[in-house]
Amino acid sequence: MRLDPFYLIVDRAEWIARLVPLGVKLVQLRIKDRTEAEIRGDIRKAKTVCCAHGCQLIVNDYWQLAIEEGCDFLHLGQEDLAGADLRAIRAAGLKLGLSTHDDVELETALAAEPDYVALGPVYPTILKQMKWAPQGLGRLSEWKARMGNLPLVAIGGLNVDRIDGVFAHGADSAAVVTDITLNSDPEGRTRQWLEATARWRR
Ligand SMILES: Cc1ncc(COP(=O)(O)OP(=O)(O)O)c(N)n1
Ligand SMILES: Cc1nc(C(=O)O)sc1CCOP(=O)(O)O
Ligand SMILES: [Mg+2]
Repeated sequence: MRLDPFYLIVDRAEWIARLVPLGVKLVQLRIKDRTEAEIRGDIRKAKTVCCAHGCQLIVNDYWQLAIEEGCDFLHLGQEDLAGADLRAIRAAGLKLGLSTHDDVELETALAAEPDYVALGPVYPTILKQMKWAPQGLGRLSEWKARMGNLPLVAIGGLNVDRIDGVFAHGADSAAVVTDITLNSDPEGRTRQWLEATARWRR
């Protein structure tokens, strides 16, 4: 399986309606602190937009809703994974991406036979508090060597200037939140990301 090199992560279906039509091909809906009904509604809206634009939608955390709403790709962290029914997820045909932050988490992730592994935070992030120090680029190369052909997603503190570095160190896709959502021109920044990742979109 091949992932698009530009992996956008947003917290509302509205972002997906704004940015996916610009040419984004891989997007995660990562919603925190909303009701189940609201999240379900956002998943439905996101699915419709992604379907219309040939964009892969990945649902974060809410594996039961992803199954119920007929989604096809899910992202789980290690704690999410511990509480999830992997057999039900696979039986529903969902592909699965997993977070990792250290050696033990990588072993756990690989044992679950995911469709990609994410490593973070590569750089300091302002999105959320993290208990891990920034991994640095060398850690991406280490992960890639241990993962074989499995796609590797880099996440945490990425911006347009850091894209080439993560790909040169083995990442297959670069995930980003605040460099786009907190930018004064999110559409313009999205276009920059699309352009900067074009050479890695082989
Ligand atoms: C691509 C990608 N990588 C890592 C994460 C983080 O997942 P998790 O550790 O479960 O933390 P939350 O995002 O749920 O706060 C991710 N969402 N996407
Ligand atoms: C959601 C998330 N997970 C991470 C991990 O390391 O698992 S880093 C991160 C935040 C990514 O946001 P930004 O691009 O704004 O730094
Ligand atoms: Mg999670």
